[in-house]
Amino acid sequence: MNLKVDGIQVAYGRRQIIHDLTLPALPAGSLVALVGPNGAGKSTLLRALAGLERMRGQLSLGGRDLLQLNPTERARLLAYMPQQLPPGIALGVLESVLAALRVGNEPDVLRAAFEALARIGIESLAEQSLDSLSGGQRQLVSLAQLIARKPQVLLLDEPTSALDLHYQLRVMDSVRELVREHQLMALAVLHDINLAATSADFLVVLHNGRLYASGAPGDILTPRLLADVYGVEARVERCSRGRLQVLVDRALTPAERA
Ligand SMILES: Nc1ncnc2c1ncn2[C@@H]1O[C@H](COP(=O)(O)OP(=O)(O)OP(=O)(O)O)[C@@H](O)[C@H]1O
Repeated sequence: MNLKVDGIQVAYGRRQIIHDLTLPALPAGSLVALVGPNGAGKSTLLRALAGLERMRGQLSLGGRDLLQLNPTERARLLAYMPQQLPPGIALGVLESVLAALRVGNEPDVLRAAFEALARIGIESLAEQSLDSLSGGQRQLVSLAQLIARKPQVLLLDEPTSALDLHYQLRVMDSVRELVREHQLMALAVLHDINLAATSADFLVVLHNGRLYASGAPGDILTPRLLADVYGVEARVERCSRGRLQVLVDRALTPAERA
């Protein structure tokens, strides 16, 4: 089931943020990293796809026009994880994942909630209260809530921003496994270009609200792209295990960027 994003435009008032954006069809079973500098429009795009910002253009999943669906139907197919969990929720971790499944305590629902916690390695937190968790732990719970629902498309806004090195990799591995196993799709905003390069099947690079490049990380990541998009002098190399590695040497001066 391909996700098609065609001619998308999003504006805040009169200010156009996403300019006529068309992406190549994003296939089921893939993890796509949405990358680009601050202010490029990544969160705006994700929120628009989730139905949280008004947009123009076409959006379809497996040939089904998503813009014709009501918000509940759309949210069942496309689930969105914001950058931060709303603060101060006095709910247990397992309860919160169950609540995300929007049903009671039946055994299979309980199993789905536990499986989601176990998939990202936080089943030991199940009995804790959400408001007793650290920022990173709350981010993990937020992801477990989404994983438990197994929507066709997971829209993840910086899902690893509060995580330590172990969980950054674990989360991205878990999401990749999940989308492959169930033929779902994940579109994740990531700032860490190395994490994006090693974990994603495809990169979508946004710059000034426009598509700069898209494709497999090994095909599109070049020093030229990193200079143009991020304003850094960098090398793209492969480590001894064959993994792509971006090595940033320095920030370009304003004159060099002009
Ligand atoms: N609610 C809003 N109202 C008006 N302008 C907004 C709003 N949200 C974002 N913007 C503007 O839209 C542009 C794109 O912001 P967005 O948050 O989508 O970028 P981003 O690529 O996700 O950036 P970052 O990496 O810094 O999170 C920015 O110039 C921002 O100021």
